[in-house]
Amino acid sequence: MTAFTESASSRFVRIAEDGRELNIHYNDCDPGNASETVVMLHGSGPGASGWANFNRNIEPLVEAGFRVILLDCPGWSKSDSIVCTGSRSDLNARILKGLVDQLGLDRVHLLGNSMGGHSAVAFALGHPQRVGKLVLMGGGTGGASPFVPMPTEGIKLLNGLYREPTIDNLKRMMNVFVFDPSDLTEALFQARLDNMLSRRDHLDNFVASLAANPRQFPDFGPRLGEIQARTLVIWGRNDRFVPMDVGLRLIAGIPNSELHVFNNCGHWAQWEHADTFNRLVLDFLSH
Ligand SMILES: O=C(O)/C=C/C(=O)/C=C/C=C(\O)C(=O)O
Repeated sequence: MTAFTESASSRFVRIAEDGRELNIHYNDCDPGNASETVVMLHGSGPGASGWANFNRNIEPLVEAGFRVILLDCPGWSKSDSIVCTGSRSDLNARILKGLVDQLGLDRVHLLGNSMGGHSAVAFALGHPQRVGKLVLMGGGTGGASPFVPMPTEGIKLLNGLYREPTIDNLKRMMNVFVFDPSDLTEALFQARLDNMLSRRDHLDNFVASLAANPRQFPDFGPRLGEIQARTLVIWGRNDRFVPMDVGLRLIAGIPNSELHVFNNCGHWAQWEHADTFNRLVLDFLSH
């Protein structure tokens, strides 16, 4: 099977949101005969995109017969920019609903990273009949950690990078992002910096959104018991952005859930432990 590329799988869709038509970008890795679809939702870091977050995870799922869709949320990558003054998790869930409706997908599995996890939970709460299984990685509900000072050191660095998008601030953030920064290459830093600087409007609008509403990701804790979808929660024990106790809160709240913790792993389990992560997700989605 030929590997999908970002440019060959790149698509746009127009989705109505609060009186506007947003141009929303996504990548569609469709092997052509898939009976099930996984939508991957990226995190909220500057320069993030579906492709940047999940490029190590697409191929194994496609080879196993899944259609993989990577949604770029409004405010990231090639999607239109937006100032979000309410719940960003719910905004992303509305955009996801628009996308699956337009693609005619009745039911999808969701794999969300950090903000993407919060957004997957918002979608599952709003449209339970449209969700197959959930994979929540380093996110799934907002709210404070009872154990770790918040905002966490990672989120402080992330917000600082939005305000001052320099290579030094990017390296400072990425250094605590992963457990072992020696895996981060100059090429990765440069690609991420280019992504960030190509859309200054996204950076400015993220800062404006935070000023208007510092709680972009509401705490869905009290509603987690409503989620009926089977849920796999994945966390890095060394996550310095969204601490591991949030994962424990998720499995305490979601009835049909299980947790896998990677040791020696930061906020990017899907990248740092890609092979094991892919096997875990594939096994979970296939049985
Ligand atoms: O503040 C939160 O709860 C969520 C934070 C994130 O979503 C951070 C994610 C960062 C990335 O995944 C990235 O690639 O930058």
